Amino acid sequence: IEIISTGIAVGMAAALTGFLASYPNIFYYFHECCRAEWISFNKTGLQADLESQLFGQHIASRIILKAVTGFMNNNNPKKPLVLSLHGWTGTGKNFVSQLIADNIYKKGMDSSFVHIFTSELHFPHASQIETYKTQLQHWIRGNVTNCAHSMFIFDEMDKMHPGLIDSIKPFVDYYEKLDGVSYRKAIFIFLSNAGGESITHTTLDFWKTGKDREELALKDVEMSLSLAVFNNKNSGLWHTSLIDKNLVDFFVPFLPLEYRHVVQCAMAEMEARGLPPNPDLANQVASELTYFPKSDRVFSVKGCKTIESKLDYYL
Ligand SMILES: Nc1ncnc2c1ncn2[C@@H]1O[C@H](COP(=O)(O)OP(=O)(O)OP(=O)(O)O)[C@@H](O)[C@H]1O
Repeated sequence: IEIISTGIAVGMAAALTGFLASYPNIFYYFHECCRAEWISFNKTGLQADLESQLFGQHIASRIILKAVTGFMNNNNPKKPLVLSLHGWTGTGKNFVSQLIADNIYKKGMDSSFVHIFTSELHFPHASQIETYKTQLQHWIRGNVTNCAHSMFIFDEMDKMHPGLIDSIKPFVDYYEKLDGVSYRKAIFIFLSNAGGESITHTTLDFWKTGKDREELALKDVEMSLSLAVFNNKNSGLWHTSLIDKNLVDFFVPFLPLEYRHVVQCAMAEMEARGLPPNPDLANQVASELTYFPKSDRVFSVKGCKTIESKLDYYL
């Protein structure tokens, strides 16, 4: 019996190998790999997601759609795409990275070609900076060798050691190849709260004029953002070679969220859970949050961050 079952197993394995050799695409169909079946940019999808799911971020929405579309439609980019997203906590920086990933990789954030680093989790000890540098460079090189269309997200960039930021520089520069590897099709996304306060000041001043928030333009926040990021020794990005050499393609400001956006987040969360829309509940959840400045109570202190748990409480 043992001989027969071993024979059957060997036979099946041989048949499977033969089958995969004849129909290799079947293998790629089931197993994620660096091919168009798994990686292809959906501009319409990204546009629709940004319009319907990202609330209160008209400036970020526009820049991201243009930047990602331009890059993904260019067959011969001269450097990887580098986006630096800035803003107050809970305003959608991680969320937007997810929307980008969803519209490039079939498996979205679960794709093995999307890599997330968080300063405090992956690089916690300043004393081990040299080890982190080697590991990080090794990781980036290995993954881009495996798939040119890799995406690297660095969260809490403002808490990252400037030396470590500098170690990324060769990969995001204009080199055609480094040790035989081209990094030009990769995407790097940096997330940070640096500049969040100055973006908030500008948005508050604008709010006080009584104008429509949508009229706030990139040029209105650009100056305060760049001053806060580049001239602030605590911003992490301060005086790094990424800034000095102009290697960041787009600085993207995220505006602080107002009460009405928090209501939208609560409604979206209900929909995501398959619950019937309940504006009263959404208002109740939104009014539980804290708003600032104290005098006007305009912006949510935590953005949309605690909506999920607040909703759990009421359900
Ligand atoms: N502008 C927004 N539109 C829609 N949903 C949002 C928005 N901002 C935040 N959210 C919701 O709140 C959750 C938390 O937001 P997210 O993690 O993107 O914030 P963040 O800006 O990255 O914050 P932090 O700086 O603290 O990391 C998201 O998963 C999303 O569900």
